[in-house]
Amino acid sequence: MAERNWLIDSAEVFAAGPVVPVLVIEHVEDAVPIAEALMAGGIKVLEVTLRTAAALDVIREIATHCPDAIIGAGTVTNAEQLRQVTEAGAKFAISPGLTPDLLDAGNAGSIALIPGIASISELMTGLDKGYSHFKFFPAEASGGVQSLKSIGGPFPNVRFCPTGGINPGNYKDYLSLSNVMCCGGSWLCPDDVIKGKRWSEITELAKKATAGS
Ligand SMILES: O=C(O)C(=O)C[C@H](O)[C@H](O)COP(=O)(O)O
Repeated sequence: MAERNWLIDSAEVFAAGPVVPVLVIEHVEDAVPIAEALMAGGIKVLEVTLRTAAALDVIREIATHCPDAIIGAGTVTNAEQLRQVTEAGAKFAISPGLTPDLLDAGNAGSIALIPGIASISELMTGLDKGYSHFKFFPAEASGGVQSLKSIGGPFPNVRFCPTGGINPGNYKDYLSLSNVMCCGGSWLCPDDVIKGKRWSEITELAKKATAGS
């Protein structure tokens, strides 16, 4: 397999967790205040999903103004999106799933790609393409902690960032697994808090999560 030329490795992104806010940001002017509020609470890794029209500009804003943040792009589902988020300044890309095309683009690209899996066969497809760090999505709906424990049997060297249904009540159970390095979720930055621009509340949520982990 050809050597990768990634800015930072996926292992480094995972190690900078252990909690990763999954962000849905509609307005570009909210980008830096949200990133700063999260970082004030001890968060280093941010995942800005490509679910809004503003997402690429949001990534660009945070990459420019928050040099200490490890800014990543979420919901990256194809090679073209990987190219766009790289151009916008994302330091890694994370996907809810994987396709052979996306995996190839990740291997040829300049930022780390973290593909998503919810089954053993998807995991094996990713392993065949040289990947070792995956998102596990949708975590709770796919068997949660029990599934990850079982996957750790045949695949002890694979590392996961579970997301989907993770909250203050269960994230520590995930983090206690030997194959989980970090976990992600929208609980760290809820929609209504963003709408109300209640930035200090975001810092409090982040502090709670980083202190408890
Ligand atoms: O958009 C993406 O790229 C995703 O892969 C999905 C997110 O990681 C989950 O939707 C977060 O789940 P909740 O914390 O339950 O809201």
